Amino acid sequence: MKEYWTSLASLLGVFAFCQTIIQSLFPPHLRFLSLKFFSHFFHCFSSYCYFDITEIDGVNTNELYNAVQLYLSSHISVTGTRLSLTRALNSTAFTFGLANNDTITDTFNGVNVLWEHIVTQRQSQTFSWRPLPDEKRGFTLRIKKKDKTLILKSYLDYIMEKANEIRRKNQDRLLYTNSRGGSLDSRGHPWESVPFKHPSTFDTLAMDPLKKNEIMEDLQDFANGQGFYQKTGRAWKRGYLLYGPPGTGKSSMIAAMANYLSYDIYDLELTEVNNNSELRKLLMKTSSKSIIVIEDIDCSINLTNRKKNKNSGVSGSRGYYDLSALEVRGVGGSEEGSGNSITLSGLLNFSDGLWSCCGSERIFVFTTNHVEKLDPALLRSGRMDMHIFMSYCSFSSLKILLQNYLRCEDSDLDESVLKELEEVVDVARMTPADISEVLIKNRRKKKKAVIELLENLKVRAQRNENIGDEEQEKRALDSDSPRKESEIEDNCKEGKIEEEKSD
Ligand SMILES: Nc1ncnc2c1ncn2[C@@H]1O[C@H](COP(=O)(O)OP(=O)(O)OP(=O)(O)O)[C@@H](O)[C@H]1O
Ligand SMILES: [Mg+2]
Repeated sequence: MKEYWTSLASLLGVFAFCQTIIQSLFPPHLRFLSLKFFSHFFHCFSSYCYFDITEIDGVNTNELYNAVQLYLSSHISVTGTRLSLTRALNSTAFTFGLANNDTITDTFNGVNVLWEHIVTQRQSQTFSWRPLPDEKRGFTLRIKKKDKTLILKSYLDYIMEKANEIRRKNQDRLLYTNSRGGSLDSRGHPWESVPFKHPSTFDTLAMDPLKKNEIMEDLQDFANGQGFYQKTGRAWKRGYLLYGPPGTGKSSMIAAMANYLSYDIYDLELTEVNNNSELRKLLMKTSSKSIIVIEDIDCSINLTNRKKNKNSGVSGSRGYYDLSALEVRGVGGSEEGSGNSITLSGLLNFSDGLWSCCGSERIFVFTTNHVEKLDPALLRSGRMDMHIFMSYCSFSSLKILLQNYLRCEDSDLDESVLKELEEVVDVARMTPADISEVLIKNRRKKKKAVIELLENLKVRAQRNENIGDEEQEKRALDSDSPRKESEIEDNCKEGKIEEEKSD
């Protein structure tokens, strides 16, 4: 060991000596070249090799830089003496970092390596497609030449894996949005993020316990299913379609899914995306272990604006003839031939087609209040793996809400009250959101809350029954009267559409 340090010191001494000679002998314009030559010369004889990992690679952010920073932060928090400390906006976790030009050693599979963090001022920019940060940051990894082939790849893979693990464990999960449109930030990201702190969990979610368990198991199987997906040759992704009236918990379900699996959420606002290639870029910049959400898909995709592809005809052989023209409403997206449009086929291609394998362990969730308005292509089997109906509040859901808001168990309520609740809750067709409102209002007075809820449920149930009676009467009257020609025609059309759909 002593020998090693002596030889290193003498090598550095020689290098410093050469530097002095160069500075005194060579004119300034030749100094840089000669220094470069000598450093190259020394590197040839050095037993080390060096790898620079810069923060920005061309115009893109270097994922490896972020991973190394995170990985080292978990090491140096214990061992370092001089550290830079950061805390992201609204985040609860502190991140330790190496200060400028500081070094740290690490050991992997018995091999010692050295990391140095280098920060330099960026030279004034002449022209750039996007503004770059003022500082140029990077890590330099030093490994002995003889160990390079032995560990380099596995070490870097290990760092990436560890960094992801640390990110999930330490960092608050993130909610990303593309609300900035297609523009990129200074680090080349099209997504903006905020810490995701939604408190909804599967425990607080009011829905049928059996259905809930089924979804939880499905999610767990998916998260643990790397081997299965590899073996069966399927892309490691899963799609859920959540549908149901407003206020039945679709968004709460997404939050619960993210909290359950510790995944980030990408909230994709389709109206902010101008075309398919922008959509592809956005989706390519999503990370694994994430949920990509498109809320109210029926409002994002303009189903009324279908154009028929004349070339392929109605029964186009690949079946996506009509999807190519489903355009996105909003910014410049609805004009025919404007070029500024994204298509449902573009979207499905990413969630379903060849592009779906770019990135793994991702869940797609689409939500809608009007499942009947969706294109059959989206509902076709195999597209969305699970269709989940979020329904009005049932008795079992009601019990969960009573527990959530009032800490009220079955045993805390009179049997007669429980029975009454059970009798009216289904007929009342109140959403969990409506019921939550009533309970929150009186959350300090349990009894009052339950009584008021029961009254509300009874009023709604009565109203629904009246409406039901009226409708029945109307139908009876209609059936007595002769069918009008136009009505018959409408029914025929409906039949035709059904036929087309089944094709
Ligand atoms: N199933 C549920 N379990 C628990 N709370 C619920 C449920 N459904 C709704 N809520 C409550 O109602 C509020 C609104 O619910 P949420 O936003 O999840 O409904 P949604 O189905 O997404 O509605 P929309 O279709 O309007 O987007 C939530 O903040 C939550 O407190
Ligand atoms: Mg919602």
